[in-house]
Amino acid sequence: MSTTVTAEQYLARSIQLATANVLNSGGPFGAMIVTADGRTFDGVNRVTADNDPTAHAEVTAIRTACRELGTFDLTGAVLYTSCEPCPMCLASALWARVQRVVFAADRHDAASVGFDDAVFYEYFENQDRDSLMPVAKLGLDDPQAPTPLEPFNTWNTLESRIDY
Ligand SMILES: Nc1nc2[nH]cnc2c(=O)[nH]1
Repeated sequence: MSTTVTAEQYLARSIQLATANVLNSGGPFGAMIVTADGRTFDGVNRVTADNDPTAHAEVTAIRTACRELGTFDLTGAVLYTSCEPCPMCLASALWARVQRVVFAADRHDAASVGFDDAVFYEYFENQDRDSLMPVAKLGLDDPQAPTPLEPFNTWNTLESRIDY
């Protein structure tokens, strides 16, 4: 007889992963990818442990799922996470074509222990974002310089390209 694992149980496991990770030199975040056919892949935050600012729990879970499944496309999968995904993790889930995201604590809970998740959300909502990190489009005046469209044109004419 097969037993159905509920969303709440996946979320509870993500929280347990997060707590255990703190006791294993990681940040207080845990996540799981659950595929449409019920395969599960855990992820925990390893930012300081691995000197990798992108090693958030959600990204780690997405990377593990993609690597083990041999795909860059997680269509139909659900991302469960102990805390609301930051903008980077949300974008990673979008790129992975995750179907749905379910979280427990939120960005304000993360802020209460010093994490910048809420600040980075504001960055994308704020018209005056330059004070935190300026982002600029720069034209290349040198006539010898390659045109910025060159890579796209090359990509567009490549018959063997894999769209994603
Ligand atoms: N959701 C989430 N927020 C974070 N803020 C800093 N690290 C993390 C993480 O791994 N996950």
